[in-house]
Amino acid sequence: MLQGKSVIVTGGSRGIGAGISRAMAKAGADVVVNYFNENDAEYGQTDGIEAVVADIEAMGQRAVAVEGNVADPETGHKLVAAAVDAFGKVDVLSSNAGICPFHAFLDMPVELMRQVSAVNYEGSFMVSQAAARQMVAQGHGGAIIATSSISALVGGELQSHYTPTKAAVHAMMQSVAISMGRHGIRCNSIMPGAIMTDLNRDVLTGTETAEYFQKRIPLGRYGTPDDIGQVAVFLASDMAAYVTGASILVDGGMFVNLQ
Ligand SMILES: NC(=O)C1=CN([C@@H]2O[C@H](COP(=O)(O)OP(=O)(O)OC[C@H]3O[C@@H](n4cnc5c(N)ncnc54)[C@H](OP(=O)(O)O)[C@@H]3O)[C@@H](O)[C@H]2O)C=CC1
Ligand SMILES: C[C@H](O)[C@@H]1OC(=O)[C@H](O)[C@@H]1O
Repeated sequence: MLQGKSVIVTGGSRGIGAGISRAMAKAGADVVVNYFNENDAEYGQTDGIEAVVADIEAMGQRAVAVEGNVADPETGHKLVAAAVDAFGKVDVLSSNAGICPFHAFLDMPVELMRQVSAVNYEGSFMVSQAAARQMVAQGHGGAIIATSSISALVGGELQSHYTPTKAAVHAMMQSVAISMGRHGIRCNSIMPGAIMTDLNRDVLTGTETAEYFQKRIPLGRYGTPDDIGQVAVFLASDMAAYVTGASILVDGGMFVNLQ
């Protein structure tokens, strides 16, 4: 579905981004995989930038690892330059990198709130802008897929700094879809539910939240990074040729299951 496509994935070294990177490669794309810290030792060999690159190359596709903090305005340009240098173009951006350091509202440090906004919203904005500029210059359209969240639609007691950034990413895709439509660039967001990754492994394992989530998910399981990767491939592909400004909940039915 993506044979010959050039894809950039931010936060592609672990979790959902690793799932998106692998799914894109499996669909035939070459991938620039962005990461921020050398975390391989911390997270083991199942994920981490080296494992993701190796898996992509084992599928017969090209992979380029690019370190960079998406909150740094230069990173978006670095990622685009790496894709153009290695693959000659940018066809797809998966703006996925994000953090969710759970914290109570009343004693939350301003610095933490600002860090989460800088990474999750501003970072997504700047990388999307850099990729869109390249796509417009290329003149043959493209696709931008932002990883928003079920948390764009609902709250979390320890996420007053986080949920607004997920809503912002969703709203940004709606607006960018309007201005980029004339260039044939489609912009959509994915809203994952509870996906077992490093970001929330502690929350989703052996806690009251874990028990509650398990009861609330009609499909009876947490999502996997590949569950998100498959939807990202769809939105990147010509199967979604008439889909822009949209968002897709990928949550096992969690959002609608109030009672
Ligand atoms: N897990 C879940 O249940 C859900 C997650 N999401 C969203 O999915 C996205 C990915 O989350 P998830 O896979 O769970 O998280 P993980 O913590 O498992 O992975 C985060 C990834 O983002 C990278 N990253 C973190 N900060 C930065 C930064 N400043 N610049 C560049 N890359 C960075 C990490 O790189 P490195 O390995 O180098 O640290 C890593 O590759 C986020 O946007 C999150 O909000 C949405 C809904 C549900
Ligand atoms: C971090 C959360 O557990 C995860 O990420 C989100 O965006 C949702 O809040 C999920 O539950």
